[in-house]
Amino acid sequence: MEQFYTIQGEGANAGRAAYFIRLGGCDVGCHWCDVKESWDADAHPRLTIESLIAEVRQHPGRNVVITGGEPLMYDLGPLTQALHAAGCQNWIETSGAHPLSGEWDWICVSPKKFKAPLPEVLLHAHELKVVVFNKSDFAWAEQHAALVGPQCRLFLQPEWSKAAAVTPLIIDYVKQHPQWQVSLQTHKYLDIP
Ligand SMILES: C[S@@+](CC[C@H](N)C(=O)[O-])C[C@H]1O[C@@H](n2cnc3c(N)ncnc32)[C@H](O)[C@@H]1O
Ligand SMILES: Nc1nc2[nH]cc(C(=O)O)c2c(=O)[nH]1
Ligand code: SF4
Ligand SMILES: [Mg+2]
Repeated sequence: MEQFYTIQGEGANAGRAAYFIRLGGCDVGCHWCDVKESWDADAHPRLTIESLIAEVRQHPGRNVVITGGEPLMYDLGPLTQALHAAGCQNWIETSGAHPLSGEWDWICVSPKKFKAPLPEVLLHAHELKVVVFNKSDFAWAEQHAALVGPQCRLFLQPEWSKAAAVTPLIIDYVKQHPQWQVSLQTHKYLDIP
């Protein structure tokens, strides 16, 4: 759908320069999704892997975030192999609702009630990032924290339109349950892509 060089705004790698590749197509259907224009894959141009790598090479950073849409709707083997061959670190943002494919250095799983993540993807997660839209999402977060590996880092991120109401709840929750961390969508506060 689009590609851009920016700062990773969220989660464990927030603040680090990264080249984002946003793949079109998603069948999860979160009503609060902040990139609904990504859902229809046919609405976006097709690019070759070679042209994407050439664009990555235009920038000094070698961290690449594959996001979407839901990137695991596709076999990400060929793209991630080519990125590794070009010296990149491959990071993914996924709901985990489709089988894992590709070679990854960092896997962020953000589980969704609208199409639950596969247990196999949760087991491979380096980071679990749960969007909090209302109070019931804390129980949903704990349910999935029980399904990740012991090294997986745990983040609670306010849903953007509800941030004023839910951020104080997240702060209280993290103070009481310090295995969790706060994740903010810092790129939105910085007004960058
Ligand atoms: C747009 S999604 C694309 C990747 C994948 N489909 C997923 O949901 O993980 C990228 C990240 O943004 C988060 N996100 C989407 N809409 C959001 C919103 N309104 N507020 C906060 N986070 C949001 C998702 O949970 C996910 O962690
Ligand atoms: N700067 C920035 N950081 C991000 N982290 C995850 C994003 C996403 O939409 O996947 C995102 C995004 O869209 N922009
Ligand atoms: S899974 Fe990700 S891209 Fe798909 S609707 Fe939900 S937040 Fe948006
Ligand atoms: Mg985003």
